[in-house]
Amino acid sequence: MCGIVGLFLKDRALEPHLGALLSDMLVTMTDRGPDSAGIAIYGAPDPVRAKLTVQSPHPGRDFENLEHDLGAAIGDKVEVVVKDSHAVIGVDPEWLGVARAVLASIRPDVRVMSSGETIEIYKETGLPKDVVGRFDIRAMGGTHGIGHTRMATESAVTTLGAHPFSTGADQCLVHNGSLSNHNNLRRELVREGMTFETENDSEVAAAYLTAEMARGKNLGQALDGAVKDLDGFFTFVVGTRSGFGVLRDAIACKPAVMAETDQYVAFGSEYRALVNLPGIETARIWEPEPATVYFWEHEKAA
Ligand SMILES: NC(=O)CC[C@H](N)C(=O)O
Repeated sequence: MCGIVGLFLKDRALEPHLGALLSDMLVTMTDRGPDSAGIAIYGAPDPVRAKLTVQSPHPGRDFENLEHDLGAAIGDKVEVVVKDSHAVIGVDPEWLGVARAVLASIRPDVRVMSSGETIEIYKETGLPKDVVGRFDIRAMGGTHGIGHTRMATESAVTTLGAHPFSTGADQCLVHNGSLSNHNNLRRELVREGMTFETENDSEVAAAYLTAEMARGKNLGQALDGAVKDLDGFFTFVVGTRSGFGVLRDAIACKPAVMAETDQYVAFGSEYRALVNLPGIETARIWEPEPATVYFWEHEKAA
């Protein structure tokens, strides 16, 4: 099992409601995966701030004075907004890489959930209702977002093993299924310089797409490659700064349903995730075809 939801907004009037809509969709999928839950939200880009979303098992200790300590270490202003076990660190885009390296040395227990201009990822063990509540996801606005509730198959039930996985700036992937060639692929990607946080198969799929996009492919082209290079079962929903993609393997035994209106494109593992979306009664509803790439992009941010 595992439950996936995704929402890509076309109508800006819905943007303030993204977090609430996605939260409700994800909670509907709770019985598909009780182990952990997570949500990626793509917000409005801020031209002067990039952000790292980080997690700590000891948030009180690690986040206290973090703004001061990190700012002093990199010699530039940083902003830290703490949300329960996560914190969003705002930093000048030029200092993002340095801030990440410094963070690893001054707060070794802190883990990076995502980095980029627009993405924030919140994920923890536990049920969707508790995870969306802890991080106040319902109050968040944004342009698109992806959620996942996990029933673990390939790696431990931990915060880092929760989906979405993010292996590149403003990129994320969620997965329902299990890959059969992830160990070989991981070794190849490590040889190319990628690093991994977990033994999870889905993290390998995320890193594969990151590596393909680093070679110059767009998300749609990278997903085309995944059909050929990834073995096993998968329904993937993936996000980039401006894009939203869906891909199922050639057998497509993991469920998926999509809906599109003038206002949004929505994904659910099951139709019940979509029933409360505005205008769903008149939406175009379909089951994504096996081995077929579906891909949308916000022109304004392309
Ligand atoms: N049940 C699933 O679809 C699991 C997804 C993935 N293989 C994981 O272990 O996280």
